[in-house]
Amino acid sequence: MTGVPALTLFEKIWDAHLVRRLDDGRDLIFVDRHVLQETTSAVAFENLKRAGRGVRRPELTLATQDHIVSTAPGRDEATNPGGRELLALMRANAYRHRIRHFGVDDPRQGIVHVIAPELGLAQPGCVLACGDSHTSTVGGLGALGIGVGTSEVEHVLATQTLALSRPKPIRVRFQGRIPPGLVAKDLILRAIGALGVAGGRGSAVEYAGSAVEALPVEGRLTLCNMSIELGARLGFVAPDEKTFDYLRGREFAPRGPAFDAAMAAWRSLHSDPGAAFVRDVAIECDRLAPQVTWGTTPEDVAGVDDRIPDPASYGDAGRREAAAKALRYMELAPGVPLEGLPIDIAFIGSCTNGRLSDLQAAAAVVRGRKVAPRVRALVVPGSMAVKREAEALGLHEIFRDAGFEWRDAGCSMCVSINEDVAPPGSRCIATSNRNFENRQGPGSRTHLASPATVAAAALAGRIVDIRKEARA
Ligand SMILES: CC(C)[C@H](C(=O)O)[C@@H](O)C(=O)O
Ligand code: SF4
Repeated sequence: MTGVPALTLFEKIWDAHLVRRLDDGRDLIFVDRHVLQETTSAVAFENLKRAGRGVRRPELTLATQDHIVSTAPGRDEATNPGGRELLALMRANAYRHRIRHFGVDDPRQGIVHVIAPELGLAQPGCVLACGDSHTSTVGGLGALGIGVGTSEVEHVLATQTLALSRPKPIRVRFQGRIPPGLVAKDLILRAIGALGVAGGRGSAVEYAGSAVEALPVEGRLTLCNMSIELGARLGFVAPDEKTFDYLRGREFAPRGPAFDAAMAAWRSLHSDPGAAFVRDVAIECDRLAPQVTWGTTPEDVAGVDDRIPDPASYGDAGRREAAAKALRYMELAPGVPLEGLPIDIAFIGSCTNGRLSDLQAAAAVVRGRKVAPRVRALVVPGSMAVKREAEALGLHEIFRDAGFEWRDAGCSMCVSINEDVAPPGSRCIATSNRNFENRQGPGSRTHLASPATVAAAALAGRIVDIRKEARA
């Protein structure tokens, strides 16, 4: 024994950012990068102004507009009248504090969690903060992405640090091989179903195992995105050659010899053999079916070939009641197969599944076919860069020819605080990450699934098993 402690990846990164331990038990950690979106930054800037403080490190800060922006092709800040004020405020605040601002008029605009990796702002071993829960997404590159609230945004703006309770390291290992047609979204939905939406509470989740190693970087971003739906604070994957290849040449990534030096350091970013996790869970992937949610939390999930569960089958009284309430809201009956459920809307996009590989997976299903009559189907690229790359590959034509709307980048119908709203009573199958009551519009009903499953449902007008489609 050498006496050198075996550390988890989480401990390595966290400790490297520790400024000091505070008297209240929290850790003060340095933030390498801070990204802003319009809905959570306005009040933070206002408070900063009132306190007479400035932004400590504007050069480490980047702002974009994503939540409330219109996604109508060719939109500007005024296209969604409801967003006008907030968008103008974001722009003005960024200008005043000399913060880079990628607004709707900038080719680099997009959902904050899509552009942070895409621009190379998020890098292995860095701490990236954002006033948005799904900041964990960037964990797919081996970064610690920390989602914070408005008062913490203010704290980061003023000090470039965060005071946080130290999360507990846990590990989720996806073992075996991912069946054909299935993707990271199916894996993470399965994990949430197995562990529950509180399964990761207070923790930092490292995703590992053969199936994660096999995932492309964009799939790892999807996996880490939904750490929040596991109840975790953070989720990440140890960086590897795929990560380095992904980052090379990106706008904010190191260049030339600096990249090689960074890569040499990044290679040490993994959990040491024998490192202790508070919890270590294995999920078998070999026989996984495409996953679709049936209820109003992401843990209400099943294989597409399953039936809607009977609330009475749950041992726990709280769970029984919640499932019964969810079925009432979703207007679904126990025992009904998920496959075959008619849908009204198909939404492809969001920070979970709005990247190029997601659109490619959907387009592969859609090519040469038509959206079912009466179904509204929309594709909303996660960023304008994704939109341009997809267009260079001709994906927009595949979608448009089939009857999909091909929109500009933004959060869109994931959260429906712009004009993209699902009507009351409508049933929407979506590639996003949240299926709460009213999430996509008052009275709307959401089924979460992978891009291929959503695309196939748009064509069939009902939920289908993509494995059968492939054989047909
Ligand atoms: C608007 C924002 C605060 C919110 C979040 O942080 O999650 C949004 O992104 C969401 O997904 O509901
Ligand atoms: S796409 Fe959805 S989950 Fe992601 S940041 Fe936007 S609103 Fe939140």
